[in-house]
Order: sequence, then C-alpha cells, then structure tokens
Amino acid sequence: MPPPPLIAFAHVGKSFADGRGAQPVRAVDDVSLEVAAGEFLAIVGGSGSGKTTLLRLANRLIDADEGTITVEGEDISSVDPIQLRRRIGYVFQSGGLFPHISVAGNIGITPKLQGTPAPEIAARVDELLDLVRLDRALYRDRFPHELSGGQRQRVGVARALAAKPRIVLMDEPFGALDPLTRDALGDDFRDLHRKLGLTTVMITHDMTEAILLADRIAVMRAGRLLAQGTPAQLAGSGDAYVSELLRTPRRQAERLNVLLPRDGAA
Ligand SMILES: Nc1ncnc2c1ncn2[C@@H]1O[C@H](COP(=O)(O)OP(=O)(O)OP(=O)(O)O)[C@@H](O)[C@H]1O
Repeated sequence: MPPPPLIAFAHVGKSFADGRGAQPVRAVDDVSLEVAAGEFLAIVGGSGSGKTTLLRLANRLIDADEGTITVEGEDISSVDPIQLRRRIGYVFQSGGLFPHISVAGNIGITPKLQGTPAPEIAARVDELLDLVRLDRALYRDRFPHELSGGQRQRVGVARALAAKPRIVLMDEPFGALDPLTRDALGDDFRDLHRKLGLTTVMITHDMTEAILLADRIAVMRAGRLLAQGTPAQLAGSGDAYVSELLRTPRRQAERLNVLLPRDGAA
C-alpha cells in the first residue's frame, strides 16, 4: 500500500463575499488533491485562479467552507492554527520579511516564539544561513532593505525552515527575480527539498519553472483543479487549457535548440 499523503484536500471549497453585494467569488471550487511525503508539487494557473487561496487553506490562514483538509493524517479543522503553522514553513512572494528586524531576527522569529534559548537560536540562524548559502558574516545583521530581491528570498526560505518543518508552502517565491537569480534559487531550493526530505507545494505562474522544479504539477482555472500529474501526464491530458499552458515551454525549447548552439558547437 502506498504511504498516506502528507497533505490531502477532499472536495474543498472556499467563497469570498464580494463586499459590494454582488455574487460571492468562488475562489476554490470542489478541489481534491493529494501531496505525497517527499513530493515537490507545483500549482500553476492564471491570476485569480485560486492558487493562493488553496495554499492558505492548508495552514489555516483561511478556513474552508466545504470539504476536508488533512495534514500528516490530521483533520486540520481540529488543529490549533498557530501550532499548525509552526509545522508548515511558508515562503511569501516578496519574502514577507519584517522590515525593522535584522536578517538573524527574521530567521529566528519562530524559534523565539517557541521559547528556544537565545544561544540555540543564534546557532540555528547560522546553520540556516549556511543552508541557504548566505555568508553569515556579511548578512546576519543586515536589514531587509539592505538585501537584493534574491537574498531576501533566501532569508524567507531560511525563516520558513527555522522550526524544522516537514512541509514547505511557497507562494510564487521566485517570481519577481531576474532569470539567472531565479534559476539559481530554484536549483538551490530543489537541492534543499531533497537534502532535508521536505514535502513542498509551490505556486508559480510559470509552466517552465514548474516543469523544471516539480515532480508533479496541478493546474487550476477559475477555482477548479483542471488536471494534475507529471509533465508527461499533463502533455497527454487532452485538456485545451493545459495544452495551451504547455505550448510556451515547448516552443521555447524548440526555438532554443535551433538558435543556441551547445557549448563548443559554435
Ligand atoms: N480575502 C479575499 N476577499 C475577497 N476575495 C478574495 C480574497 N482572496 C482572494 N479573493 C478572490 O478569490 C479569487 C482567487 O484568488 P487567489 O488569490 O487565490 O488567486 P491566485 O490564483 O493566487 O491569483 P494570483 O496569481 O494573481 O495571485 C480571486 O477572484 C480573488 O479576487
């Protein structure tokens, strides 16, 4: 028998009141999705398709209207949200760092809230800076505004890992970065995912990034889960929207093959 999934959504729905008296927005609509232990899942979809809402439902930043979500086998509706969030690392789109707290303070914030003694926090911060490949001496005492976008995201990843979670949720973590930094950070995170035995769910707009980093991809549109599977399974899904999403990486790969000679072949 396969091991039970680490995260499971079963017929999950979430609507938001419009606020102007119009119909509520159906942000997530009857989504059933399982994430296995050790898996790297990407959620891909256009703006407003419900990706962030689905992610935030998993750590109870918001609560579902319908359906059941289990994390490590527990129905999260009966788990204290603060405890739950300490078991799940969360990386925000633009780092989400506290601007008036140093890099070390940002990374150590969860252990501090958990009452970890200061020397242990300091050691953990150094370990995490090494893990995300930021020079301790240079970056430990800087403030977020003294960092590049890529460095901020590295700190965001370190902070998400501080309480040693098994699960990491990432909301478009590399979206705002230049392509080289994005590539380097994606590769580094993929290595961390493997080395630490994490289970990762990452939102991205970019199908190419999803194909390159994730084991499996879930495609959302208008709150619904349209398709899920490995890139090869998606390619065979036959869904017109999924085919459209796959067209760009495919065309780019073909064009690059023609235009860009391999090293030494020019
Ligand atoms: N707190 C909220 N109140 C009202 N409507 C909301 C709220 N959060 C999300 N929505 C609506 O729910 C829908 C899904 O939003 P969501 O942020 O989940 O999409 P997304 O796929 O993550 O989009 P993006 O890629 O632009 O971040 C959108 O129509 C959005 O306007």
